[in-house]
Formats: sequence, C-alpha cells, structure tokens
Amino acid sequence: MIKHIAIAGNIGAGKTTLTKMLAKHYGWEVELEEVDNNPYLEDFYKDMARWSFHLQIYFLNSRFGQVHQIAKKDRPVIQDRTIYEDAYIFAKSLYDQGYFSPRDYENYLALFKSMIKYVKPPDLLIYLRCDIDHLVRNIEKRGREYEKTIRIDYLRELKEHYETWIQNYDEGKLLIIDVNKLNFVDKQEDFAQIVSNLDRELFGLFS
Ligand SMILES: Nc1ncnc2c1ncn2[C@@H]1O[C@H](COP(=O)(O)OP(=O)(O)OP(=O)(O)O)[C@@H](O)[C@H]1O
Repeated sequence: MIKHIAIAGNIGAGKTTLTKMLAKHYGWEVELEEVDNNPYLEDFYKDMARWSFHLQIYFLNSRFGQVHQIAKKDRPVIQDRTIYEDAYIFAKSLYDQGYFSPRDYENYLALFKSMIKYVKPPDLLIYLRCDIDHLVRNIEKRGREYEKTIRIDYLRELKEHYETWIQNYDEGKLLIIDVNKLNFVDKQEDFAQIVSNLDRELFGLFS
C-alpha cells in the first residue's frame, strides 16, 4: 500500500500548494517544509557562501526528523520536498557554484551518507517539472522578501540538477507532472487531471 507520498521540485514549482490540495482531496496527513522558523534562510539568501553549510545542516536534520515522523504514522502522509533534494540538488549545486568549500561539502556528504541508511524512500515520488520563467513568475507572485535576491542562473543550475536526479531516480515509483501548462489552483479541470494520473498510480491494477 502507498503510505508515503512525496512532492519534489524546484523553488516556486508549486509543491506546497499542491501538497495541501492533494492532502485535502485524499484525506492524507501533511508534512510541510517549515520556512517561517528557519534560522538561516534569510541570511543565506544575503550571503550564500557564508551560510550554505549551516543552512544545509539545518535542512538535513529537519528533513531527517520528518522522515522519522512519517515512518511512525499508520495513515498515508504527503511530504513537501525530500531529503534527496537537499543533498543531490541544493548541496551539490551550491558546491558546484563554489559556495561550499570542498572540505565542508565532504563533511556534509559523509553525514548525509550516515543518515540515509536510516531513511526509507517514499512509496511514490511526484516530480513537478517546471520551466524557469514559470518559476520566476510564481516566486514573484508570492513576494517573499528574502527570495528577491534569487538569481536566474541559480534556478537554472538547480533545474539541471533536478533533471539529472530524476532521470536516474530508482528508489521507487515516480510520477512526473509537467506543471508549465497547468493551473491547478484556479482551474478545476487541471487539478482533476493531476488527480486522475495519481489515481492510476495509487489504485491502478498494476500499482
Ligand atoms: N536544502 C536547501 N538548500 C537551500 N535552500 C533550500 C533548501 N531546501 C529548501 N530551500 C529553500 O527554502 C525555501 C522553502 O520554501 P517552500 O517550502 O515554499 O518551497 P519552495 O522551494 O519555494 O517550493 P514551492 O513553491 O514549490 O512550494 C525556498 O526558498 C527554498 O529554495
């Protein structure tokens, strides 16, 4: 039975919104990414080299805590972003862009490898594929002050890492949703299309 569903995708892809909508539709519990109480996020966006390591350790630990909580539940849970994205997308691309020193990155990866042994992958991973201009519009629309400094090439770099990761993902079932032409917030038929794809994965004959 599918018990742990996770939504992955770039900054501004719409994960949090879709997570909440799907949870309501299917009656699932939600594990959201806490942004308001994050002690490093604002500083990180002001000075990425200075705060990358601190922020990554914070996210790694909080995501590990989430996975642990999810494992204890007996009802289905939907999780907004996975621990894999912290390591394979964010930490990796910060390292590639020179914001992480090699020794900090190695230190981080060693910790991640120790922790990942205790992590069970989601039963179903939903990847929201989204073009850069669409991401930019969404980020602009929600108007978070600290995200105003996000650069287009940062989003591009993340997207490349996302696509590589997804192409090689083999931890479990995977559903890719192209959200570029979908407006699941305002158009009921677009949300229905996502639900029907998901129903096939969840309740299909061969699921
Ligand atoms: N491991 C990480 N390293 C760096 N930044 C991260 C990491 N995980 C999350 N973030 C940042 O934290 C913030 C989280 O915001 P939020 O939970 O709203 O997700 P989001 O990525 O904006 O997704 P969406 O708009 O799809 O819900 C974003 O600015 C995101 O880029």
